[in-house]
Amino acid sequence: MNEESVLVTRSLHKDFGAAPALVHAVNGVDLQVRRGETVAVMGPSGCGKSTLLHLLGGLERPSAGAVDVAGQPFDRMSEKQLARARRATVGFVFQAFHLMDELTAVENVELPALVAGVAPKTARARATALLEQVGLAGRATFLPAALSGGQKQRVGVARSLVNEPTVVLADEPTGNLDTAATEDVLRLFGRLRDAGQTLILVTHDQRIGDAADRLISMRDGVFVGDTRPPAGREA
Ligand SMILES: Nc1ncnc2c1ncn2[C@@H]1O[C@H](COP(=O)(O)OP(=O)(O)OP(=O)(O)O)[C@@H](O)[C@H]1O
Repeated sequence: MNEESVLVTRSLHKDFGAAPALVHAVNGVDLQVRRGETVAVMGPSGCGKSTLLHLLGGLERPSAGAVDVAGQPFDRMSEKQLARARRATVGFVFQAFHLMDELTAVENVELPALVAGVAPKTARARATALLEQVGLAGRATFLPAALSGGQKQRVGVARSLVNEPTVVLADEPTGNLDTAATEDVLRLFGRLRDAGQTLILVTHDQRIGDAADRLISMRDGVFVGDTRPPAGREA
């Protein structure tokens, strides 16, 4: 593994189904992501973006090939080891937020820390600080139903950070948001990037692609482009 790389895949494959309906959703992906890089992954519907993200985050197992995150071999771990490694190294942001409806904003943010065994007081302090960072200090005790879409996503981003992950993986993070809320969330990702957070963003939003350090284009399960846009920060 390259010393600077915090995420590496080798010849990664994921198949679904069986012949004659076999789908090669991810069909041989070699990727190295450096610490602090913001990577956007774009491509047409069904090209394998979400599947790739799930493989990178250990939510799905590859059919073949390797995934290393922070030096941890996700593809070779037991379920128990993988769950622990995932909690410690990866934060997820979802298009549909995936917040727990019956928990307040701060309870949603602290939950992954509690699951990871962090003491309740510490977890609450971290969650409170993160809500402040995403501009929602005044909404800590609100239930998701009382938050706007953009606010929900900012809670989702705060939650993704609570275990200080090596990498944040976001699947269409602005896909459910209106223009103003999209701007808010884009600004938030910009701040995370400036703070040195490694980010991988699957998106249809060209603005996210343009703002990334690196833009990967996917088609039919493979990378067909991997560029650093001129506007992107030099790594
Ligand atoms: N659980 C599954 N079972 C069977 N086929 C699947 C499964 N998940 C994904 N696929 C197939 O794998 C391919 C890639 O799907 P994936 O969701 O990764 O694409 P995507 O690029 O994220 O699409 P979109 O932009 O529409 O979200 C598609 O052909 C899809 O139908």
